[in-house]
Amino acid sequence: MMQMAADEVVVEEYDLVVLGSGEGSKFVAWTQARQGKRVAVIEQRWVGGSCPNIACLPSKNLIQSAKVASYFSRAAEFGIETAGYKVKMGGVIQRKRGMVKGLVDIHLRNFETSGAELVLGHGVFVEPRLIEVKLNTGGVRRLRGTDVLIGTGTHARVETIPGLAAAKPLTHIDALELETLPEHLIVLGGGYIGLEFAQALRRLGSRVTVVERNGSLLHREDADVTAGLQGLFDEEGIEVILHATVESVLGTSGEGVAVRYLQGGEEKTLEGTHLMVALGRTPNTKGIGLELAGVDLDERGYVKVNARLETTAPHTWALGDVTGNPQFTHVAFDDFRVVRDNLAGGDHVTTGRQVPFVMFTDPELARIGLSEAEAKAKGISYRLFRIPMAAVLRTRTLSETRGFMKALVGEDDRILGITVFGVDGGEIMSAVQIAMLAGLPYTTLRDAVLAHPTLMEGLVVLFSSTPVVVKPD
Ligand SMILES: Cc1cc2nc3c(=O)[nH]c(=O)nc-3n(C[C@H](O)[C@H](O)[C@H](O)COP(=O)(O)OP(=O)(O)OC[C@H]3O[C@@H](n4cnc5c(N)ncnc54)[C@H](O)[C@@H]3O)c2cc1C
Ligand SMILES: NC(=O)c1ccc[n+]([C@@H]2O[C@H](COP(=O)([O-])OP(=O)(O)OC[C@H]3O[C@@H](n4cnc5c(N)ncnc54)[C@H](O)[C@@H]3O)[C@@H](O)[C@H]2O)c1
Repeated sequence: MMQMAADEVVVEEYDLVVLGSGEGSKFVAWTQARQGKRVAVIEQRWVGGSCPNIACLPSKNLIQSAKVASYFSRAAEFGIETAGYKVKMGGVIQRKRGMVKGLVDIHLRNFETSGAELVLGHGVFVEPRLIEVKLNTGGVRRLRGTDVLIGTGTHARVETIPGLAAAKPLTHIDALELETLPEHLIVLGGGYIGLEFAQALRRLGSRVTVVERNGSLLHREDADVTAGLQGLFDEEGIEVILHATVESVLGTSGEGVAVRYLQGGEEKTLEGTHLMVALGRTPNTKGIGLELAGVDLDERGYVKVNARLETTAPHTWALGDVTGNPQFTHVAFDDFRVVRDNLAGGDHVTTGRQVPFVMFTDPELARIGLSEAEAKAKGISYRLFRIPMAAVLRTRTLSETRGFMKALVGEDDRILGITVFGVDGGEIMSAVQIAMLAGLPYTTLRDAVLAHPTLMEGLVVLFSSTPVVVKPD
C-alpha cells in the first residue's frame, strides 16, 4: 500500500478535537456531540481514561477483595469458622478485569450513541489546534478543531534515584495486574496510592514495607490523623520506614531488590522481592507538541490554565490532572462543567470550589473543608467537635470501631470542615458536605432525628459533644 508523508495527509475539520478520553474530556465530548457538534476524541490506550481502567475503580475493586480477605482472617471474631481459606490472585484480578471490561463497554456505547468519534492512537500537536494522530492500527490522521481540549492526565513519577528505573518498579498499573502475590513488597511513597495499595496487598497476604521521606504517612494531614494511620498500619503488620532518603536501588522488581536509604544520618538497606513506586505524578505534557500549539506550561510542567480552563493558546482548553489542579476524578468532572459552560459562551470558573477527598484505606480517611492545621495557618478560630468512632453505636454492631471524626465550626455556627477516619468515612463526610453546601449551621445536624443505628446518626453524637474552643495564637 502506498504510504503518504505525514504533511500530505488531508486535514479533517472538527468543531472540537479532544486529546485524551479521561474524566472531564469524555463528558465534554459526549455533550458537544449530542448537541450536533462534530467531535473527535483521540485516545492512545485507556478508553475512558485512567479512572475506570487503571486508577480509582480497579484499585477500589482490589481493595474490596482485600476487605473480604480481612473478614476471613477475622472470621472467628464473628463466630464463623473458615479454616484453610486461600487468596487466589488469579480470581482477584479476574473480578477486576471483568469490572473494567464492563466499564469500557459503557464508554464505547456512550461514544456510539453520542456520535463523538473515538480515534485510537497517539496524538501530537503539529500546529495550533491541529493534532496528528499515529493510529494504533497503523497510519496517520490529522484533525483540526475549531476548539481543542487537552486532557492527557499524568503518569507515575519515577524519580532519578540511581538504580530505580533499572529496577523496573511496579506502578499502580502493574500492581493491579499481579497474578501472584509479592512475597515482600516495598512501596516507595506514603501518599494515597502507596497507602491504599500497601494495605490491600498486605491483607491479600504479602509482607509490605512502606518507605516515606517525610516524618509521617500522609504528612500534610493533622497529627491525630497521621497518628491514626500509623496505628492502623502497625496493627495490620505493615512496616513503615519514615524520614528515609532513598539513595539507590539494586536489583529488579520481581526478582529481588535492595533499597539503600539514609535515616537519621545512618545508612541502611532494606531487601524485598518487589518494588512499587507511589511517589506522585508526572504530567503527560512532554513530546506532544504543546510548544507548537502555543500552550505554555507552568514551572512543574503542567499546562498553564486560567480559572476558565483556557490555556495560553486561543480556543485551546485543558482540564483534569494535566492542569495541576487537585488530582481527583470529581475535580476533573467539575472541570467538564466549566469547559462545557464556557464553550457555550458562559463564564464558569474553577475558583472557590471546595474539594473533598476520600482515601480508601480501611477505615477510610475523608475530609472536606479545613483541617486544624489549615485553620491555624489562616488564623481562624474554631470550635472543635471530636468523638471516637466507637461512640457511634453502629460501629459496634459492625466491629469496626477504629478511628474518630472531628469537625471545625466557626463563630457563626457554620461547619468549616470535617475529617472522618472511620468506617464508611467517605459517606459520612459527604453528608456533612451537603449540609455545608446548604449553608446549614451545625445545630441542624445536631438536632436532626437521624435513624438509629446508622453511621450518619454519629453526626448527632458528634455535634452534641462538648467542643474545645481554639483561638489563633
Ligand atoms: C491508583 C490511582 C487511584 C486513584 N484513585 C482515585 C480515587 O479513588 N478517587 C479520585 O477521585 N481520584 C483517584 N485517582 C485520581 C484520578 O484517577 C485522576 O484524578 C483522574 O483519572 C484524572 O482524569 P484525567 O482525565 O485528567 O486524566 P486521565 O484519566 O489520566 O486521562 C488521560 C487520558 O489521556 C490519554 N492520553 C495521554 N496522552 C495522550 C496522547 N498524546 N494521545 C492520546 N491519548 C493520550 C491517556 O491514555 C488517558 O487515557 C487515582 C489515581 C490513581 C493513579
Ligand atoms: N482515593 C483517592 O482519591 C486517590 C487514590 C490514589 C491516588 N489519588 C490521586 O493520585 C495522586 C498521586 O498519588 P501518589 O500517592 O502517587 O502521590 P502523593 O503525592 O499522594 O504521595 C506521594 C508520597 O511519596 C512521598 N515521596 C516522594 N518522593 C519520595 C522519595 N524519594 N522517597 C520516599 N518518599 C517519597 C511523598 O512525601 C508523599 O508522601 C494523589 O495525590 C491523589 O490526588 C487519589
